Amino acid sequence: MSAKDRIREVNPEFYERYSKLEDTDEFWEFIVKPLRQSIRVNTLKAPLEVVVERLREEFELEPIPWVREGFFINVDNLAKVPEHGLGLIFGQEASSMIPPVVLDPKPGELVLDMAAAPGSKTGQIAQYMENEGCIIANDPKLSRANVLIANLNRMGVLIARVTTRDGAYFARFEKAFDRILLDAPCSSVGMIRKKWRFLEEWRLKGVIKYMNIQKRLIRAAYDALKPGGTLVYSTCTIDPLENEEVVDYLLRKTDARLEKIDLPVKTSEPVLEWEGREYSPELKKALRIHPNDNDTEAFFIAKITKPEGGE
Ligand SMILES: C[S@@+](CC[C@H](N)C(=O)[O-])C[C@H]1O[C@@H](n2cnc3c(N)ncnc32)[C@H](O)[C@@H]1O
Repeated sequence: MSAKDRIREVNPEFYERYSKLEDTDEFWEFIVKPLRQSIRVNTLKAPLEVVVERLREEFELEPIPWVREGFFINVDNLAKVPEHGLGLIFGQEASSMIPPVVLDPKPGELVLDMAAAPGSKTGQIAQYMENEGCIIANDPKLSRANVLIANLNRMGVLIARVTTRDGAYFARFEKAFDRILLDAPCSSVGMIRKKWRFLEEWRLKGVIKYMNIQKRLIRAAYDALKPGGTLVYSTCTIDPLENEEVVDYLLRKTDARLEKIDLPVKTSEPVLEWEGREYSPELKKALRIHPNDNDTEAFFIAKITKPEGGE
């Protein structure tokens, strides 16, 4: 049975909705195909070249084109690799390394990671900040915040303060943060490649629930952003209501601007019309990544800036 037929059988509503985005055999195959293992080398603990040289004695590493520290690796169980336990490498999906690259944080800055657990992106942000400055790593789910703390410890992150608030809480710190990552809770279509249940459990009402949370969080993130600062909005899903709709909402409600993202990554066209809604042509600057574009998880990434002297 083809991937398309399996998907149609398991969740016909899912098939109906996303065949309006793309309906190639390749698209459906990569929605369900198991993911390649990838790692990020943690340069907070050792130089990149040293770790890569050591790993190459045992494994094949294929560089990920859009992140210097990222590699695909031929390993079945990362937990058995000593470098993993030591925090020298971190298992992180290749497309999920893009948002921190786009955020481009600098040493000494104040950064908010609004939905941070389990912390793969917080670790990457700390790496780019060279452990100088401060990251507020927030996640309201206590069990996930515990994993976040454990991961930050293992990665040797010294500049994070972990908080467990609803992300909207940070709106009160008006214009406080140099950079903010909102890697939003979402319907996780991109994660079907890891967990089949995301396909079985997908419902449109879940998409709408997430969209409302995302709009609330992106508005709060923008309030907390300094004029001249950068906000990156990302999800690992393909639904336009959780992606273009949310960013379009921010563009309509505030003076936010979108910046072009220039990375060596294949993308699909952002959606500018969906179910009778029209979105700003500015959204062409966002990255919409379908799983078949680069054989990764699906991702959506928008780089938003607040003008100097902005609201
Ligand atoms: C996509 S995951 C984040 C992944 C993380 N950034 C990483 O790279 O490891 C989304 C997170 O949002 C958190 N979350 C859910 N509701 C939230 C809210 N109201 N405010 C902030 N975070 C929330 C979830 O607990 C979940 O850990």
